[in-house]
Amino acid sequence: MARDENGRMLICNPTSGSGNHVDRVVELAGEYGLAVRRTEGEGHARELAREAAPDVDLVAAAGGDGTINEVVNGMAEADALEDTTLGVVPGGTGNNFASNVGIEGVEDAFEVIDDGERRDLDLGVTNERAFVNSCVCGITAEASGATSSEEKDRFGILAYLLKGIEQVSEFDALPLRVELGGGEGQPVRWEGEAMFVLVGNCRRFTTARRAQANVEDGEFEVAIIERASAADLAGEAAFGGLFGEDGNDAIVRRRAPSLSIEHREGETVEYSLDGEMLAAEALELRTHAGALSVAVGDGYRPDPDADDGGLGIGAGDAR
Ligand SMILES: Nc1ncnc2c1ncn2[C@@H]1O[C@H](COP(=O)(O)OP(=O)(O)OP(=O)(O)O)[C@@H](O)[C@H]1O
Repeated sequence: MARDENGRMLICNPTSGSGNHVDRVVELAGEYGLAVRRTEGEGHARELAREAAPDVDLVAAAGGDGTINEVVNGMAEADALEDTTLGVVPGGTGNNFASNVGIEGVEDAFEVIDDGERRDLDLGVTNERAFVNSCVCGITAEASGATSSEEKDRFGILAYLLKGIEQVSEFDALPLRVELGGGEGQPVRWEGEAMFVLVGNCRRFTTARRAQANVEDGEFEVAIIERASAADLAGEAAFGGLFGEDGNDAIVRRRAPSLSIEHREGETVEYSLDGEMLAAEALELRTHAGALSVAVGDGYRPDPDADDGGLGIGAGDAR
């Protein structure tokens, strides 16, 4: 198929969230001229994106963060990131990435796909897979599976951490070596017993409902949660203390464009990349600055900490 500069494709996960977004999404896709493909199971969104991305101008993902993750991986595998924009239609439970890029709902998503601003956002890359929002080390597949939609909706990725702590009476911390590097100066090495290592690309780890990180700075926001007793961390109030504004001794926060995480005794550790599980003994992570073109909503602010809201007028990196 020849490349169609105006071609737009929508990949819809009919099982994301409660699934009640699907009819409206398909209807709007028809109105806006997007061809629709429905996923049939794990890995299918990735496959569809890989096939479609080289031939179209935009690939939209309708679903939750897991669907977006698969679509982006498919685009990357097709080597199509330079020429193809990602559109985001929120249809999942948490829709963390969608809200971080200013998409306010299904109707808004199609308007943004049609003529919203295009920004070049950082992409997180690991050994074998890319991620848009976060990579979390220490969440088990069991904890991920046992987390309810309601909990995910309320706490986002932190819901998995709460569940992980709930599931064990005395949580076994992981003997890890974390090396942060890639920036100016010497790499920083941390060794110890960690319960979780949280690596945010488009999201940071606070209790705020909206927890967007600067995703155009070429850096991750890294939080290492050091060993603490399960009793100290259990419950929402303790979590508020841990991730709240006042900081906490059990948490080490750093920014870095790249890092490695390794189990000191060579055991396999489970990771959650945008909510999708991956197991590895050692993981290398780095940001690909500005590698992912995304159609963003009016409410998107590149720098959430800037006084002007980070409008970045004249920044010249929109496309
Ligand atoms: N047709 C299908 N049937 C069953 N599972 C599917 C299907 N298509 C995709 N999946 C699975 O859906 C998962 C992705 O779900 P997604 O993250 O989009 O929704 P969610 O979990 O409801 O939302 P969120 O991530 O926002 O909490 C992937 O693990 C994928 O394997």
